[in-house]
Amino acid sequence: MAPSEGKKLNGATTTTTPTPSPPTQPPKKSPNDFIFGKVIGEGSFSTVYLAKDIHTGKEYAIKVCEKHHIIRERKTVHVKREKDVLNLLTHSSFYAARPGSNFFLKLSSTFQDLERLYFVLTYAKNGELLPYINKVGSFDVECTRFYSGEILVALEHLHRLNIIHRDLKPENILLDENMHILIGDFGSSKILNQGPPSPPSSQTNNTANDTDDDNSSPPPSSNPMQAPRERRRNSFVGTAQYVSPELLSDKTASPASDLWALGCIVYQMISGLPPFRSRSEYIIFQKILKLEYEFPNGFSPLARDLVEKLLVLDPSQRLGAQDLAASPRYDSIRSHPFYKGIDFDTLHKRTPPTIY
Ligand SMILES: O=C(O)C[C@H](Cc1nc2cc(Cl)cc(Cl)c2[nH]1)c1ccc(Cl)cc1
Repeated sequence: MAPSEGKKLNGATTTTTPTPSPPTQPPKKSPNDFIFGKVIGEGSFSTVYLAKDIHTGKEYAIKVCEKHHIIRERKTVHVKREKDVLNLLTHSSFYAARPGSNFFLKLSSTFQDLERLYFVLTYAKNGELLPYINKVGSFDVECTRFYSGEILVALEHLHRLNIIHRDLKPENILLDENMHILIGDFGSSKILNQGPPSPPSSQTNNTANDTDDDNSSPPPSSNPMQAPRERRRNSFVGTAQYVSPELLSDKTASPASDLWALGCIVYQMISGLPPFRSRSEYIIFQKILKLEYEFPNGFSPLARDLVEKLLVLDPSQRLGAQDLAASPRYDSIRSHPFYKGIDFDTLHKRTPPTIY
């Protein structure tokens, strides 16, 4: 900064170099900095709008939470957790260059007004993965290998930062303008042993151990087909199909809980439906706890073998559960025959296969 000319009382001039101010945060934004457009998503206690920054013209997805609703539903812990996780994923220099860091929504800013909190997030132009799986009824094997491969690389990144998503499902896997994945909705996530690990070392197999979280009811769904607000408050609020058995039996969750969800998602990509289904959520829980599911005829045998090795009741016995203690990658999943020929570390640079 140029030294400033100062004027002494006696008329002599002096030059002083102002002490550099500490690095400051950019000024807090406000709703007036944006033009709010259409609603692009609704969660249990948030509404997501497409918005345009009036200064830059850039488009964002702004997640708006009503403060009184957060307080009444006792969700302040979840909201604070979501902000902390999004900040970790957006700013963490830890492994910033790693391929997996591309596969997450980024947090541009947060601000609040009298009634609401605002998360200014990446706008995922191609929406949720779910309609693509439903629309085609089932991905072909090539699409399943590509997209479940991107999810695996994303989970390697997330778990290396000691974060568990805990609500991974096709609704929370979004797609950017180039059809690469952007994982969002960290309101149900858990930061293990406080934040990203120190530089690479042999990591113990983390499990969530803080007690400030209510694990008993599975996480809120971001499913816009959700029941109207008044019923939401009383009924079970999560989408049950992807919840791991350990989360249901109220034991501690671990990164392997996200591997269970990956198994459910691979099954759904191939067959068009999740493995544990029922009109009743209670029945879904029973089926999960009893591992009661089956494969439709014609299910790819290699995909079946992978799913059978992920949908294991004991989290520690799931394929990959032991990998991150000794490696930054889920090597035993990467080396499964289903992924033969996939180069996981360049997926984010590849043109995704066309979903027909
Ligand atoms: O400006 C910041 O970053 C800090 C605030 C802190 C904060 N204010 C809150 C008010 C309520 Cl009612 C609930 C939560 Cl969790 C609250 N968290 C804040 C604002 C917006 C968002 Cl999205 C998150 C946190």
